[in-house]
Amino acid sequence: MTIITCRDITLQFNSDQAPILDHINLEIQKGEFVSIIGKSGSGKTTLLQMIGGLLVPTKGEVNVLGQVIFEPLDEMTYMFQKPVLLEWRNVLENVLMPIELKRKPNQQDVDKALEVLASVGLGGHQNKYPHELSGGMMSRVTLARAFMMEPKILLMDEPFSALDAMTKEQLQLELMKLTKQYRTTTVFITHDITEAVYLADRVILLGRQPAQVVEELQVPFARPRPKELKFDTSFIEIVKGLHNSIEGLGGH
Ligand SMILES: Nc1ncnc2c1ncn2[C@@H]1O[C@H](COP(=O)(O)OP(=O)(O)OP(=O)(O)O)[C@@H](O)[C@H]1O
Repeated sequence: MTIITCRDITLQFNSDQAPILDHINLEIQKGEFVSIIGKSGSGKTTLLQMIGGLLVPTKGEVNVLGQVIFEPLDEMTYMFQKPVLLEWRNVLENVLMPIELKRKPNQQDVDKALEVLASVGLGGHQNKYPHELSGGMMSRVTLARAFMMEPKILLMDEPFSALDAMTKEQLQLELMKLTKQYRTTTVFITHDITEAVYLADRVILLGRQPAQVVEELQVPFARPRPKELKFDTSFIEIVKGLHNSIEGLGGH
C-alpha cells in the first residue's frame, strides 16, 4: 500500500532563482525503507522537509496517508543529525517527552520506554543526564524516543553522520531491527552510499540542481541484514555502481 506520494513536485525558494527540485515523482510503500542520496546541495533535506510537511511545494503535491499535507502529521517522527535532548531531563524523561506532550505518562509508558531503551543498548542508563552521555549514547536516546510513539513514518536526516564507524554500525543494526519490528516506513538521507544500500529496500539518487530522480535502485537483500553483508561481492558491486552514478553527475 502506498503511503507517501510525491506527485510532480517542484520547489523554488525564490521566484527569481532556478528551482531546487524539479518534477519529482516518488511513491513509498507501507513498511518500506527508502534511502535518498545525492551530492551536497542537491536538495535531499528539502525533499524530506516536503514529505514531512515542513515545506510546501511550489508546484505539485505531497500526499501522505491519503491526504495532501501542508503541515507535519502526528504519525510522523523526525530524527536529525544532531541529537536534540533536554539537558535538565534524564534519559527516561527525554524518551517519555512525546507522550508527555499529549498526556501524563503511566506505568505502561515507563515500561515501554525502558523496553525501547534496552533494545537500543541503553538498558540501565535511564537515570543519566545528557551531559553524562557519549555522542553515540545521545543518538541512541533520540532513536528510542523516535520509536516510543511507534510512528508510522520515520524521517531521518543524516542521523548517524557524526558518529564513529563502530557506533554507526551498531545504530544501523538497531535501526534495522526496530523498523522491522514496528513496520515503520522510513525515509533516510545520507551521504554514505554503503549505509544507504545496507539499510534500504530502495535507494533514490537525486541529480544536480534543479534535481530530479536520476536513478532508483531496488536492493535485492531481505531485511534485517547481517553486518557481514557489507563485505559481500554483490553488495559491493551495488555500492560501486551508485558511486559511479554519482561521479557521473559531474560537479564537485
Ligand atoms: N530556506 C532556503 N532558502 C533558500 N535556499 C535554500 C533554503 N534551504 C536550502 N536552500 C538551498 O537549496 C539547495 C538544496 O539544499 P538541501 O539542504 O536540501 O540540500 P542537501 O542535498 O540536503 O545538502 P547536504 O547534503 O549538503 O545537506 C541548496 O542549494 C541550498 O542552498
